[in-house]
Amino acid sequence: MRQPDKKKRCQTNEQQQQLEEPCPTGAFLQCFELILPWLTPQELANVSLTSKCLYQITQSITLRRSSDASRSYENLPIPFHNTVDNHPYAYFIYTPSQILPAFSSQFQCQSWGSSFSAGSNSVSRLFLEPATLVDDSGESASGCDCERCEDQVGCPCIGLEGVDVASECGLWCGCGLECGNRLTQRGVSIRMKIVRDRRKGWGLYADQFIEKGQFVCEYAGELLTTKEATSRQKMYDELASGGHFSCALLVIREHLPSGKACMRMNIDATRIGNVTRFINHSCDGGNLLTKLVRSTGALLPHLCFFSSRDIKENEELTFSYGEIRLRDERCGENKGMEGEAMLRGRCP
Ligand SMILES: C[S@@+](CC[C@H](N)C(=O)[O-])C[C@H]1O[C@@H](n2cnc3c(N)ncnc32)[C@H](O)[C@@H]1O
Repeated sequence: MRQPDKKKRCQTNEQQQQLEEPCPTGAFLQCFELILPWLTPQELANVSLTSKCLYQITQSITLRRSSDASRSYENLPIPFHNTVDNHPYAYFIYTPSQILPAFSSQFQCQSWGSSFSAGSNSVSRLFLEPATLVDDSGESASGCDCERCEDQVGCPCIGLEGVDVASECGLWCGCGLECGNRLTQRGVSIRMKIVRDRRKGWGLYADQFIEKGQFVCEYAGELLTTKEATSRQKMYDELASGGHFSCALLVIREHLPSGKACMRMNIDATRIGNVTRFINHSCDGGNLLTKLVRSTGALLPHLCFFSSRDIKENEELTFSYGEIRLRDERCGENKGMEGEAMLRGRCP
């Protein structure tokens, strides 16, 4: 039988010793609990090898991460479920609403899985409204002063822009977040889960029955200029050619009422996004539809998902990515919703 060489034996003893060191308590433990949640999965895995105690702490962080992808930014936890391989969760930076690049550069990392942070991430969604319209005098466009915005006749913020773009009360309206005409501003109010599939990777699933027409979630991520989106797409294409990379860069074109011009929005949820970044493509249109929703006074609309039919509990939530380059590979023939929304597939 081969004997391990002396050097190897020494290293093994040293590692053994580290693994058996007593666990820190009190302030030390608190320090670890505060610092470790900032680490990436790879960094966390490296730390977990250094001592038995750190292994235990990293395990509990992993458990907390997999129990809520939203890091308490949403009203309900959105857990990961994986029975096909050993990925406990997907790593990305969470934002409950779209953000401008000026803010996204501040998000280099985010604490996730701390035992101290539960619930403390709840932020006012109104606060996240990125850019507002101003009138000729440079003042912010004013909102409504309704007593009951649900009243379809009375509130000027309802249905301002016809059927293509829905409108809601905005930052300068007198009503609060509980107003019935702020449906998409309160975040996730439907139970969902993120389930791993061997072929598609992660996917978003309903964890309750969803009635036709219900608001599901906003597509949140970084708002990019077309130049930046084109450059990122090129980078994602290169990364994807190496395999095992999925991007979530969505391009939306809003046709202006004149029909002569169109506004293009690029939302990238690849690095910073919310749970909608897990919605997979469906060749038959899926069970979700997209709608642009603009708050009164806001410059840019938000892209929101609504259920296009009744959805059963445990059903996967999908929509048509539209004009995707891998359409032929996934769907056979062209069944995309040409030009309405485009989410590049595996960025080939
Ligand atoms: C926005 S992400 C969706 C979440 C992704 N499955 C993940 O694991 O992060 C888009 C990527 O998911 C995969 N995908 C989406 N729909 C698919 C489908 N119908 N079949 C296979 N893969 C799909 C592709 O890799 C695509 O680039």
